[in-house]
Amino acid sequence: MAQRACPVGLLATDYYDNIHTFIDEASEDGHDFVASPLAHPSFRRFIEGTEEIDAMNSWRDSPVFQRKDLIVKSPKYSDLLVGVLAAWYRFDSPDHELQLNSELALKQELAWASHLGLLSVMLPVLPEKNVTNMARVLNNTMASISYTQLWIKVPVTSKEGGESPWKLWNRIRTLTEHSTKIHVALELTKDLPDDDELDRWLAEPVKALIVPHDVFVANPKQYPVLPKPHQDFVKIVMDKLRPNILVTLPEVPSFQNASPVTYHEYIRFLNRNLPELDAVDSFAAGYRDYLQAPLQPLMDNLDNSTYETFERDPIKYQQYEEAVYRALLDRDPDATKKTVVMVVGAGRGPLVDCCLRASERSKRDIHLYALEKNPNAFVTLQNKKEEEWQDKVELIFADMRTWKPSHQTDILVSELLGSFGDNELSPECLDGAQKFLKDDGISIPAAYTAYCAPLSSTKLHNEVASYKDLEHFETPYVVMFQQVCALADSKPLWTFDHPNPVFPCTPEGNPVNNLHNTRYQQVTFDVAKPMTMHGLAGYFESVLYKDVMISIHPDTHSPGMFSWFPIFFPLQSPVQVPAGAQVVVDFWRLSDKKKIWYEWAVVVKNKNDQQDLSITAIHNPQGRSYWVGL
Ligand SMILES: C[S@@+](CC[C@H](N)C(=O)[O-])C[C@H]1O[C@@H](n2cnc3c(N)ncnc32)[C@H](O)[C@@H]1O
Repeated sequence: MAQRACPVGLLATDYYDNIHTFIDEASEDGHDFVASPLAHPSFRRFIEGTEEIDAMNSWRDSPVFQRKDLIVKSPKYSDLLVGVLAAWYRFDSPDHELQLNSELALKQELAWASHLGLLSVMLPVLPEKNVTNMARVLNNTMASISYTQLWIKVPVTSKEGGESPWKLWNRIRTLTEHSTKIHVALELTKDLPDDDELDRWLAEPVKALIVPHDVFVANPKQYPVLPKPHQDFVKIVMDKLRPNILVTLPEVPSFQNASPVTYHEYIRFLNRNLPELDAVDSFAAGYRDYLQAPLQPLMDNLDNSTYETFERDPIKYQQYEEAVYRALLDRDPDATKKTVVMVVGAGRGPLVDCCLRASERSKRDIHLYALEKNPNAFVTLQNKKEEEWQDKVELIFADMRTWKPSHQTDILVSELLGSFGDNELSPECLDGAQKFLKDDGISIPAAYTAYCAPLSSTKLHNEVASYKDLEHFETPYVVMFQQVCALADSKPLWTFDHPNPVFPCTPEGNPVNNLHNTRYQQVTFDVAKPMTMHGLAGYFESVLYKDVMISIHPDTHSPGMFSWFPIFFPLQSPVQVPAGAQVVVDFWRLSDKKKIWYEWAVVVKNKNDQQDLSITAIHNPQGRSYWVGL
């Protein structure tokens, strides 16, 4: 559970003469950090013109804090401190002086925070409508800050008649080019918006969740607790985003047993009581939002640790065993013959074990072959034959596309699936292998379908952008999604069936070319809420045999199966999708003699008049950035 703990901090809402005492007390009470204003309100005197004009000019020319202007005067405790910037900044003010002074003072405060080595500062100001000048100021000021990160305080609900806070934030992040230095400090309010509106924040860089004292209510014993909807949202955010939780205290205790300790103990209680990690979550803990290049098991040879990792999946092999078991019963209902079973791409042998167990369980006699092209995995297969299988299994070292069998098989078992189904070239490999399947033979899997959904994720976008090149924006990644939000439910793109009924063959039974394995599909998604789209999520669903399935599609995910994470196809430039718009996705699977690759493009349309609102380039034309070798 330790890795799921969120730091809990206290917001100093007053201006303390001795902030160090406040921090000491907060730490003694069990808080992990304190957020405190850096500057004293007296710092405002320049801005309000109460100082001589000369003094103001000299401040503007060389901004130096005087001791009396500062709450945080030294770097002592800077590891426990989040600096809160002045609340009087008005970057959108029609008063040019105030606008200008806000910018200069922000620069001064940020420079001080950076000098102190603060990890984070919070800007408690969000203009009600016009955020454009604020964004320019942030571009200008954050450029020179190398270490300190900025949190912008954003409430979850808008003021009466005001703009949606998410829209304001979305504008700021777009205007600041999705800066990785700017994050959200999301402030809970007494009323919460609907779930869709809240879910959007799960795709945003929420570094802090502010829980003000006035959203707490008293439980029967007069301790502070959160109302149920707030509790649920806090738990989801804790689970998915692991933010810093920042509690504000009332000036006078609101309930009999409300004290700094009882507030943070309650927050920690919620944190401790997150749902237990299931098998998938525990396995995925280290992989959340971590971009991995998809495997190329055809072109490359997988290493031992890769086999070892996916072999830990209990569900995949259980489903395969069930599929082979049912196929054996159907193939030989009276248990009168010997069924030939061939595992192609046997790896280190777990599917061979599945077939042996299925044979034993069904009491059906089998003649079992195991074929593999990875010379290193083949050594493990030989060890297993020597030590366990002996004459129950015949081993073949070959590439299934070119091996010439002496006789054909009843059941062909393979697992060559990637997160998008066909992206590890299962179709191409099985085209070659199906010549050793009898005309009425059974392929396990029988089919697999690729799905996609438009996805919002600032985190994933920033991860890809950090490479600073086009190639990475035209590459799909296998990734365990965490800070993401889908704009709509996923839709199927295409299916591959095995055995493949028809394709032009050479006299040796090999495909003449690979054109039958190319695909093109256009899918349209209706989007209810305004969102920023950063890419596409990809999933697969596979029919192993009849109703025995494996799936990583969110709606049908095989419970407990962790062999595959979803796949993410990024967009080079995020696109804005207004409420009620349509996202039209064009996806291609293309091929030449040496490789296959995907191309993808997005058009956002106005649903009513079908006008184009934005269009991306076609990503990865001709497989220039990413391809899978045949
Ligand atoms: C994803 S692994 C699955 C291994 C094993 N069947 C399992 O489920 O644990 C795919 C295996 O197929 C092998 N493979 C891929 N293409 C092949 C080909 N054309 N001929 C033979 N083996 C192939 C790879 O080397 C790898 O061992």
